[in-house]
Amino acid sequence: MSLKAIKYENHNLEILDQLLLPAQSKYINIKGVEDGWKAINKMQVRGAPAIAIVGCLSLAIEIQNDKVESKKDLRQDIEGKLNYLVSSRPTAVNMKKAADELIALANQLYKDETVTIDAMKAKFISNVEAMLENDIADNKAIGENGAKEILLKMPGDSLVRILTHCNTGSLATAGYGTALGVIRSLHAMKRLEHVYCTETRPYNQGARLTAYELVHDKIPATLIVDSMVGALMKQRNISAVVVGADRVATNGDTANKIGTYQIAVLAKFHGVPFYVAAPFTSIDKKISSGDHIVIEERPDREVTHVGEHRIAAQGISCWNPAFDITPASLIAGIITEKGVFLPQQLKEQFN
Ligand SMILES: CSC[C@@H](O)[C@@H](O)C(=O)COP(=O)(O)O
Repeated sequence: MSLKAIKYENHNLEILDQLLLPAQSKYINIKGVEDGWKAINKMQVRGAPAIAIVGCLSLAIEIQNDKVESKKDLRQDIEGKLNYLVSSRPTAVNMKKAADELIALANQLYKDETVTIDAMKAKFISNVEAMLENDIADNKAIGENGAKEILLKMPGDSLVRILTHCNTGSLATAGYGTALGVIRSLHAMKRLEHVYCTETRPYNQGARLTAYELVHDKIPATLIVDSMVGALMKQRNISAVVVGADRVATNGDTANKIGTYQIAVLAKFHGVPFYVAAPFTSIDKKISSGDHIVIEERPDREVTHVGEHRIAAQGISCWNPAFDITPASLIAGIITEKGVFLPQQLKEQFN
């Protein structure tokens, strides 16, 4: 059985609290936008697609129970709350894109006089609910496209060794995952020899979440700390690196978990192809390069502590950017649900 980070049934939303994993599997109930905002901001749910889905579902729940009496108030409510949800974490584009699309939908339903307030609510909610299924379908296509691309470059039936960073699996999406989806597909095709996952300091998404998913799915895997990537590439003949994305600019520059950039530099040095796996919902067609991406900075405590345990000397100051930008020139391909693109081919997808 695959892991489910988001459970949504009969207008009831529960998320697996990722702050407690892997020690505890506990679901928490999200009753509305305020709960959604807090869960995203505290990183009880994280990963670009999952952030958008949980944010939008938290609003769908609120609208289901909302007593607003006019379409005008409903439209205003939707816009205000979506913009509030976007402010929960700034780097991943998925929530912002979903908000823009849903605001446009609300405007259109508001203007259409044949649509009643109940029909407006129902249409809005069903659009949000579709995000869950669409995301899983997209991830499966990404998995297949990515596996084929990587295998194209391998001789005969040889097996591959993949390195990944952060968590891009079922816990970061509606299910299956993006970069971890590619790994799942390679494993299903019996072409994966081994996967290496980084610990992903400071929040340890790799050690806590990716390792948990890999063990759960019985995929052959080894955990390394972030500073071992150079040694790994030198000694263990890595076939490809596959990571996810929080925002991809139209020139292919990619924001992803802090540490991604240094892995891409090392991959270039060692001649290992470096891939970004991401759905089109993670591509920001409004920005031409990574220079326009806002990088979230998180509290010092994530650096000074592991869980409740302080590891850093008292009094030291910290810098804790949650993401970095990998320049397009270091990326061999962007694996999407629509195919694999060279970074320079992305722009034409939006013409
Ligand atoms: C499919 S998840 C893609 C990205 O969101 C992922 O690689 C990542 O960087 C997650 O960062 P996080 O800070 O855990 O939300």
